[in-house]
This record gives sequence, structure tokens and C-alpha cells, in this order.
Amino acid sequence: MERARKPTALATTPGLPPQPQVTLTDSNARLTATLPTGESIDILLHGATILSWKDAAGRENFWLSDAAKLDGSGAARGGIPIVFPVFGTSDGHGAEKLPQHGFARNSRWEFLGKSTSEAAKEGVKLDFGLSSQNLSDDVRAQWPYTFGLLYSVTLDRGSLNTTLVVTNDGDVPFEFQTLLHNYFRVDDIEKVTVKGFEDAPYVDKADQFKTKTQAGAVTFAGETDSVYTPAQGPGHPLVIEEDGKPRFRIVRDNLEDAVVFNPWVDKARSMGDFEPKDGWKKMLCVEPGSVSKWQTLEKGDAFEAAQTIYLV
Ligand SMILES: O=P(O)(O)OC[C@H]1O[C@@H](O)[C@H](O)[C@@H](O)[C@@H]1O
Repeated sequence: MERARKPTALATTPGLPPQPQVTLTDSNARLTATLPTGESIDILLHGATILSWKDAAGRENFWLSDAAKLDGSGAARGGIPIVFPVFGTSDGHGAEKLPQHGFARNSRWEFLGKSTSEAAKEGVKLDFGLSSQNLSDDVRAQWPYTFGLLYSVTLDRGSLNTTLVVTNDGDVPFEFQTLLHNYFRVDDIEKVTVKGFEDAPYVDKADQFKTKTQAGAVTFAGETDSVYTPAQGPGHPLVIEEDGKPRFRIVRDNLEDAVVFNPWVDKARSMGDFEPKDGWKKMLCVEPGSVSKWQTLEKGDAFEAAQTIYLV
């Protein structure tokens, strides 16, 4: 029988390859980008926090807490929160009044637009901005500098790049630290190793901030909170392996340090927004940053740093 309302074929433009789709949702609070090949990312404008990164088969690469604050009432626990202008709590440097890890992860950013990724023509680049003008009076009082942040997120077929540019748009120099707080999803933390820190000095925050030297690959058997500064410099890749198989390769640009963090049983229990409570088994933070020292930015100067995470 002939159907009264046949579905009509979707219009296509001959010769134009399929384009990445970018959609704003949740009253413009959230944004999804999907490549024609199926890879996708989900970004919350609060914090410009990448919440999800899936490969073409739909496999999730990031861990996100079931209790993550996604309504702007706090920083999201999971994905990639951006740490700026202070890592942890500051003991000076003009940042002592700020909350832990600064205000960037807990401020509403602007979506500045999308463009095609130059590196791989099939990808998409999304730009986000945060400047002193976007901050509340309270936050400006905590850190009274005139700055601009440009955060570019590039999704390509097998990789994700996040690039941060900090500019000093004011008249006086300021100091800052920054870090990309990646929460990776893993199947079983006890089968995970991280390579690339061999012989690196580190500060063990889980053991009274003692300075130590890494022997061999990093493995996990308890609370881990270590700030590494590998001597080989940022170009030296970090590789997360599971069951002996490489899963993620992280290449840093202008980020000297990398923090490795897993809260394990007790700390996860103490974190109100960490759910499920045994979620520490399924996550691992490897966080490229510039945190062991302070960057000084003179009037009119810019600092640029990036990471690229490759699926392997
Ligand atoms: O609970 P927060 O502020 O998101 O921080 C989580 C962790 O972030 C890590 O980067 C720090 O090294 C840890 O000390 C900290 O516990």
C-alpha cells in the first residue's frame, strides 16, 4: 500500500563533504560537537569544562562523577576542568584569596565560535573565552588583574587538543599557574601504568609533600597525588597503559609539570561530589600543567600552552 506521508530524503549538497555538527543545548549552557565519523565531545560553558569525549565507536574516554555539579553551582568533577590562576591553594603571588585551583573552572565562559581544524581537515575547533570583564565583583576582588583567556578545543579523529592562551591586558604584571585537570576513564586502576615519568623528580602531596624520584613506571596501590617535573621537558610524551596496552598518549606543549592523582578509598569518600564512592577504581587524573613555578606575565604579553591526547 502506498504511504500517505513518505519520509523525504535529507537534502545534500553535491560535492560538499559531511561537516562536523555543533549543537548548543540546555539553554545554551552546554555544547556538543560530533564529527561525521562519529567522534564527539560535550562541553559545559561553566568552566569551559569538557565533560565527555567519545571515540567513533561511542567509547567514553573521560570519567565524570555521577554527582558532578553541572548547573553552575560549582566546578564539575570530571572531564577536563581548567585550573587557573592558582594550582591548589596559594601562599602568595597575588592569588592567596582565591579558592582551590582558582576561578576558571567555576566561571561561565563565552563560546566564541567554531572553525575547521587546520591540522586535520576532518576535525573541528571550538573557541571559548574568559576575561576579567566576565568575572563577578567578588572574584575580581580576589584577583584584581586584567587578563584574557582563550581556550581552543580541537577534536580530530583520533585526538583531542586543548590550547590555552593567557594574555595580560592590564597595566601591571601578574603571576599565575595553570593546569589541564584530565580525568581519564579506565577499566581498573590497579591494572594501569603511566610511562614517561621514569627518573623524574616529584613532590608527593600524599606523603607530606616529600620530594622523591620516580623509579620505573607509575602504578597504583593507594592514594596518589604527585607533581612531576620530568627532566626531558614537555615534548616527552606520557603514556597511560591498561593491562600492558597503551590507551592514551599525552603530548604537552609549554607545560613543564604533570600531576598524577587518584583519591583511592578515603579521599573519594570525603569528596561530596564524588560518586559512586568506588569510582576511584575507574578513573585516573594525569594533568599537564605549569604549577611547580609561577609564570610571570608582563603588560601586553601572552603565554600559550597546550596538550594533545592521542588514542592509541
Ligand atoms: O577537589 P579538587 O579541588 O577538584 O582537587 C582535586 C585534586 O586535584 C589535584 O590536581 C590535586 O593535586 C589534589 O591535591 C586535589 O585533591
